[in-house]
Amino acid sequence: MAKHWADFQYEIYLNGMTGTVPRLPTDLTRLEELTEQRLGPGPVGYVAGSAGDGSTARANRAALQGRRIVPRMLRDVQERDLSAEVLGRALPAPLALAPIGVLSIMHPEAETAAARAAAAQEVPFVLSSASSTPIERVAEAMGDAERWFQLYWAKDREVTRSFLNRAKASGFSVLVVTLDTPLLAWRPRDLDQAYLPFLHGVGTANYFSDPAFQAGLTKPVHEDPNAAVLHFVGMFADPGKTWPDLAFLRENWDGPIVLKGIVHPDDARLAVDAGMDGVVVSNHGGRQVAGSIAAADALPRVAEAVGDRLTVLFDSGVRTGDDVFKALALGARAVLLGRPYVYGLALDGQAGVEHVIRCLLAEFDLTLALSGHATPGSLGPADLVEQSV
Ligand SMILES: Cc1cc2nc3c(=O)[nH]c(=O)nc-3n(C[C@H](O)[C@H](O)[C@H](O)COP(=O)(O)O)c2cc1C
Ligand SMILES: O=C(O)C(=O)c1ccccc1
Repeated sequence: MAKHWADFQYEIYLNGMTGTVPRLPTDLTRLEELTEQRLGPGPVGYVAGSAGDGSTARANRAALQGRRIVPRMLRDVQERDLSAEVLGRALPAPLALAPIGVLSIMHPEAETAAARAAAAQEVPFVLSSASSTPIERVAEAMGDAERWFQLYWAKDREVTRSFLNRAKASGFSVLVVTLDTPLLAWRPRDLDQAYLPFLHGVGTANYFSDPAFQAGLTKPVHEDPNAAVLHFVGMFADPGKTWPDLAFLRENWDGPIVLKGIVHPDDARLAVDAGMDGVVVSNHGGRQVAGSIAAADALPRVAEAVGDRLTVLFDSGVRTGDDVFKALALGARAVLLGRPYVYGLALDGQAGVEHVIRCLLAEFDLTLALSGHATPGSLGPADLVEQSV
């Protein structure tokens, strides 16, 4: 049975009859400012900050806002079904939570709370390699709910192999390989605070708990944590990797593999050649290449280049239900939600993340209906016009 996401709207009004209003705003674009007031400058700068002067993050928003929906009338939108088949999985909506590292700087329950929220709402949770909670503990918190694993592809092959095995053993079904972060970009908000969570041993849980990682240390982590941090910094990413290296991942992962951070159509074609199953069109929320193409501008070109050969997912700048509509109309099969869920977590733990998911999907459901669509499958470029804002 299709989930009725828009019922959340009615539920909120009904609660109002007993004087209850939502604990967090229902306009999700307001969450960033509230989080800025709540968290310390280090953590909030880390989440809200971007590369360079922040222009790429702004461009992500502008590219979505510059496309406007052209609603159609009298098309029977009474019974709607938001479900989507994504990478062979039947999802109740075209949405997953994006991989976000170091969530313990946002809330003490960190990834566990976010993963529980995703499970409760039946939205896949993509766990970051750089999580503050180990793979196995996140899996325990999720029961048999849909979970995907994001790989930061380490220099050390054995660590990568071990991560893949741990993720498989813990029931993670899809591998999301992030390619746009072989180095951390110039991020002034973090630099000005001299704030990098990993140097304080936050976001290293999967590494410090890993036998292959531990094998590279001369002393156990607890005896020499600084040496462990330095070892992590040296092997965390590998700027020397090239396309043929993907064969190693293909050999060591049985399920779907998705490359995250693709914005050039030729790279999407190379992903097809490498036997990949999907791409995430993303510029990492504007946190990596300052001045890069906005993710929503890259999306139609990538979608056109790959046709049906790859599953195209999208993130970077999604804040509202109409953003989800626009991303799907531009060629995405589903979207990943980034910062807004982290703000929900920071402000109200698991309940905050559930609030964010429910608001986003209720608004998307209503946008779909009011624009004349009963399913996401009927969206296409003809539902949008380009218009400067
Ligand atoms: C605080 C923070 C940490 C992130 N950590 C990761 C990560 O560990 N792995 C990854 O692939 N992407 C990471 N991302 C990028 C997100 O997966 C996603 O691409 C981005 O948040 C989308 O942009 P938006 O949040 O502006 O919508 C991170 C983003 C933020 C804001
Ligand atoms: O901060 C990020 O954007 C990010 O992707 C990251 C990089 C290294 C570790 C954790 C997250």
